[in-house]
Amino acid sequence: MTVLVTGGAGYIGSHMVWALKDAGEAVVVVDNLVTGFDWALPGDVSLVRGDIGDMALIGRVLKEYSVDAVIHFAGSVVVPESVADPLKYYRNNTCASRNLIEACTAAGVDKFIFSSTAAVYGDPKTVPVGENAPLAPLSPYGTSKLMTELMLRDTAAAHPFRYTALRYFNVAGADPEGRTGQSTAGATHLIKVAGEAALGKRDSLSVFGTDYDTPDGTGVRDYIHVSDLVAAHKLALDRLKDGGESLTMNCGYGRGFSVLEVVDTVRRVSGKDFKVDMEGRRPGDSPKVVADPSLIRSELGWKPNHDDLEEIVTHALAWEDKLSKRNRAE
Ligand SMILES: NC(=O)c1ccc[n+]([C@@H]2O[C@H](COP(=O)([O-])OP(=O)(O)OC[C@H]3O[C@@H](n4cnc5c(N)ncnc54)[C@H](O)[C@@H]3O)[C@@H](O)[C@H]2O)c1
Ligand SMILES: O=c1ccn([C@@H]2O[C@H](COP(=O)(O)OP(=O)(O)O[C@H]3O[C@H](CO)[C@@H](O)[C@H](O)[C@H]3O)[C@@H](O)[C@H]2O)c(=O)[nH]1
Repeated sequence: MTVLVTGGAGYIGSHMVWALKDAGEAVVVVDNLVTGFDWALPGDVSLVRGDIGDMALIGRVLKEYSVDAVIHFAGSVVVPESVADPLKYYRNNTCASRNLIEACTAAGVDKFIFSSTAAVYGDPKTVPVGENAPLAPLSPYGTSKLMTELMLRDTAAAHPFRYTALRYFNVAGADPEGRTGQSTAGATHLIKVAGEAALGKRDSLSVFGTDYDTPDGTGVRDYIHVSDLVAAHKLALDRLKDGGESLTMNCGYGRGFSVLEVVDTVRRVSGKDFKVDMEGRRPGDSPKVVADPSLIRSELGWKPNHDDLEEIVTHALAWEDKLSKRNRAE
């Protein structure tokens, strides 16, 4: 029995593939390599290059590889881009996921894990935010993911199909063994951008918004190490295999850092100063989002091993350095 990882050549997906291989699971990846890289995968993993919205292709892959469960990472991920180009997000996140889910029900694949997001909460009234908080995304990205959550809910009610939706908070860091990391070209994620600035790959970093109602006026996020996130998926997969019912859970640590705290940490860990420009707010951004992780801890017994901003930044910088050497060698 094989696990299909969609978007497995991307940042988070490639960490998942390495972790599944470490656990001895058979894996097949479907990725169109729009933002992912085939070299991020272990050499012995099958990569099918194609689109998750292509039902005929997915149907063939599910059958050919005897797929038993799907972990669905493929999608478009940049909040401000979704504000500028909403239909791209409804096509690539909502419509493509719809087709993938239908291909699964048609093939009788009944276990599905979905990459949802804290962006479904928008600007939560209470922080830390629990799963029952009102869902009010501030961006088409968040809405595109919420719509997929709703499709999963309705599909599970109508078909023999069980899912786990994990609402990730801000994923950062890299594989502690240095096998993969965030390699996204033109990335917009704060820790990635700050790492690039520290290594001189960009001239400066912009701080988007300094007048939020937060301790230092900049946006606050719950940064979670990618290895802890991937471990939660493995627990969720095992739970579904044991017959667990459908669940939607936050995946974050329960504490937040401001943009300026992240910038200070990157400067301290790297020992490098870089230019920081104070700018206006970025469209679609929430002031403060921090997880209440009680449910995932009790349901999955999830215990983070890397809840330390310095460690997250250390691993992100180590990968950034490796990436520079790789790009120079090419
Ligand atoms: N990075 C975060 O902080 C974060 C937070 C919450 C949720 N997520 C979700 O996690 C998932 C993975 O994000 P990531 O940061 O690894 O992004 P990423 O861009 O590195 O990975 C996405 C992967 O999906 C592939 N892909 C995109 N559209 C596809 C399609 N239609 N068919 C086949 N392959 C396709 C890309 O080539 C890439 O390899 C996304 O669904 C994202 O919304 C990420
Ligand atoms: O160059 C930058 C980049 C970001 N920020 C700020 O840093 C914070 C975090 O931004 P970013 O790293 O871009 O992440 P988010 O916009 O919070 O979104 C991420 O986290 C979400 C979950 O919370 C995921 O769903 C998204 O896919 C992922 O991009 C926000 O306050 C941004 O305004 C800056 O000030 N300067």
